[in-house]
Amino acid sequence: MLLNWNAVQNGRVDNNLLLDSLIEKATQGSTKTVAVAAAEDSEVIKAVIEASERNLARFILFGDQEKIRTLLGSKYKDVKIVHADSTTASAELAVKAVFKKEAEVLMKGNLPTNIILKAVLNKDYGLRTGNILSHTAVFEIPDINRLMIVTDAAMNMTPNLDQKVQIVQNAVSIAKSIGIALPKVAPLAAVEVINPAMEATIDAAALTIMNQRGQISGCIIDGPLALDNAVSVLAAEHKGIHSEVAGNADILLVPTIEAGNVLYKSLIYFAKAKVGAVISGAKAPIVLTSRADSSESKLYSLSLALCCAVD
Ligand SMILES: CCCC(=O)SCCNC(=O)CCNC(=O)[C@H](O)C(C)(C)COP(=O)(O)OP(=O)(O)OC[C@H]1O[C@@H](n2cnc3c(N)ncnc32)[C@H](O)[C@@H]1OP(=O)(O)O
Repeated sequence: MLLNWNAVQNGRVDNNLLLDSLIEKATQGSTKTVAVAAAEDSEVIKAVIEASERNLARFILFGDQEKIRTLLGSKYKDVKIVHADSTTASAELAVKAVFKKEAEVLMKGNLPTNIILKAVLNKDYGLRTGNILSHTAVFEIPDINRLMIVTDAAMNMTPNLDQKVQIVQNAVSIAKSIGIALPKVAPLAAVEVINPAMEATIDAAALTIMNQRGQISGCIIDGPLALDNAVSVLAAEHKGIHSEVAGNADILLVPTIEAGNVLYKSLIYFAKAKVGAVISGAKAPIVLTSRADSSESKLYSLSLALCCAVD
């Protein structure tokens, strides 16, 4: 069952089908082409087939032609495949296809994240814009009545304050594109008070003031917050923290890639969350999930990227 997109008000619906609404929204724009790097993977091909059957997008699949053909089966012999001898070559070719505007979305298949990102950052044919590129993951978590966004779990390793500002701005645009009009942002740390020995707390406080003084707009930021008081009103009240964000955060800004990656995978493996994730800030959205993520997550990520791609 698909949720009516118009029923998603401010991203706060008590419904476990929220990521499904992204699929519906993605079908509403013009049909776009997706370049998939290293498509030779069963979960990637399942997502491609599901997306094709729902008329979500067209695909150009880069990688090992024989393996891709076998995974696709005879029913999908019209899908365009471009052979590449290695994962690095398939990343380069897929990025070049987006650079040349033969595709509007890039998708990571069965290859390490750093290989595709290095091609994306290539000075000659890459997809740089001059802004920071960052990873934004949208989670549907059982028993949580809203979508939760985590950034950056996959690209920026130890972002400085300036980079965190752009990571927040990228996540805020994604939040808006999925219907969260004024996202609440919690810069996470291990504590809720400023400790000069913990850089995450200083950056969080700076981001909060920058937001209050209009240097970062389109969202409400309050931090530092620890994870419990960012997402639980009870935990926030227990510690005497009162703010619009405490307990109600939509966007969790993590201090490092390790914190983000562990949170991302904990939500999936321990909390049985569903995820859709993209890299934004580039010339085109990039579908970027873990290679071990399910075809369902890849389909949600694809839908999220299609929602963000320019018509
Ligand atoms: C969550 C599910 C999926 C996963 O589990 S993913 C697994 C974890 N992720 C990863 O392993 C990837 C982590 N990141 C990286 O490996 C690297 O940062 C990355 C993205 C490959 C870049 O590496 P390098 O090419 O060595 O980077 P570098 O620092 O030497 O910079 C080269 C040029 O690129 C630029 N750059 C790097 N990161 C950027 C960014 N985020 N946005 C915009 N520009 C960026 C950098 O400024 C530099 O530019 P220039 O050449 O000086 O003009």
